[in-house]
Amino acid sequence: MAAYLSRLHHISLHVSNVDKVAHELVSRFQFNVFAARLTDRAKQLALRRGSAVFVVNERLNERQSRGWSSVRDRRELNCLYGAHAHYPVDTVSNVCFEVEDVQRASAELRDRGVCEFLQPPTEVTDDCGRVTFSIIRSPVGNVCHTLIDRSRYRGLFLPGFHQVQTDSETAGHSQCPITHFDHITFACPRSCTAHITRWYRDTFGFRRFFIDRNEDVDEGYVLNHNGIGLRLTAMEYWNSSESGITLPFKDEKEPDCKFVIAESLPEQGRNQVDTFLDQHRGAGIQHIGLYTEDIVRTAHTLSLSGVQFFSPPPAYYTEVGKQDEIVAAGHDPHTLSQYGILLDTDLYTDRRITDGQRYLLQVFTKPIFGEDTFFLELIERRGATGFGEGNIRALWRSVQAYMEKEEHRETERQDKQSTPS
Ligand SMILES: O=C(O)C(=O)Cc1ccc(O)cc1
Ligand SMILES: [Fe+2]
Repeated sequence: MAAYLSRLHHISLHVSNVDKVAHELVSRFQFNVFAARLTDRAKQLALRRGSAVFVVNERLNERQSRGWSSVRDRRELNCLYGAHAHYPVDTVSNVCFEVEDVQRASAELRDRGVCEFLQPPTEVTDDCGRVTFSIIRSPVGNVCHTLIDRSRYRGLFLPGFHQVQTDSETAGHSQCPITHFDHITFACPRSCTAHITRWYRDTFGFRRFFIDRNEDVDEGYVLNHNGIGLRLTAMEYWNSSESGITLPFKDEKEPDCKFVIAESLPEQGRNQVDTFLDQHRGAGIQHIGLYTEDIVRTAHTLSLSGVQFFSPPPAYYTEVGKQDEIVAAGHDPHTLSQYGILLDTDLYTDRRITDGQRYLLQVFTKPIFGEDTFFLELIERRGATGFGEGNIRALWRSVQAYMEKEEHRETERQDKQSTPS
């Protein structure tokens, strides 16, 4: 039996400069720091926007730390609730789920032999109660999952963290209505998808869902022409009550967690998934979709605070079909073009805007870290549950153009350095 998950609790980032990344999430993405943990060996900040919680972790090196002696100290002082392994570049690596009973879930997974444990069930307590957690490795690169039971904890976040007064200057919900994590997308090498989907099915009970009506159960959604070489496979998790996350649009429900696997296909040449795999030094979390109730207002707020978005070619907004689609959905092509927002009807349910009002809007940020790896996405769903083919193509092209420009810049920089003056 698969381990029963209650809900996604938080997502962890492991970075070389926690203050820099937290500042970016606060000043640009309007997250609020609400809890912190500082020890000799680690600095951990918890940030929130709606129910989307990031924990940003930095392991302090020996120079920064004030000295520790025993092995016991060393274990205790690492990033609590995260895996201890050092990673060479900034990375988003832990998706933490709440479970009802960590001991039982861990024992079941161990008995079935499908999981490698990075941390056996461990109890942490403070004045507000106790939590139990364990950590398992995912088959996706450096990704791991903390399973946590906080039902016996009354504190604000997790034991070991203290409350941080929230900065009231950040924009309120009305300017930046991000409510939760919509989906998490993995970048994976060739031929890994089947193994990953099987693992998530057997371990947690994730189920496949189809991005496109014509998608093959085994092949996934394959885009393999006109320069795009991509296999997308999506899976979703509903907890057993099937209550899901309530969306504002027509009281529709969304699953408790959605993963998308992006696998690069070789025929069309080197692409953005390959770039991620190179620069990230392996498979991992490529982007996270943040759900917003109003993408235009959110993109406006974030762009004023300095967030940069990918834009499709200007022709995207003037193509007759696309322009009609945007106007029919009640949006203004010029406004969407200001922020690079893409609009697509839900091809899988195939209910056109005019009769079903089913569409989705997406916009993608430039990479967040020093490398061309992880980025964020804003997504507003108007009844559409999947991902639009048009948006995927437009995103692919704009990321591809950006990466080619970056690589060209890097070659020029290297050429200049090697030319004697
Ligand atoms: O469209 C989305 O939001 C996805 O998550 C699908 C996707 C995944 C990876 C890419 O490099 C491009 C598109
Ligand atoms: Fe996405």
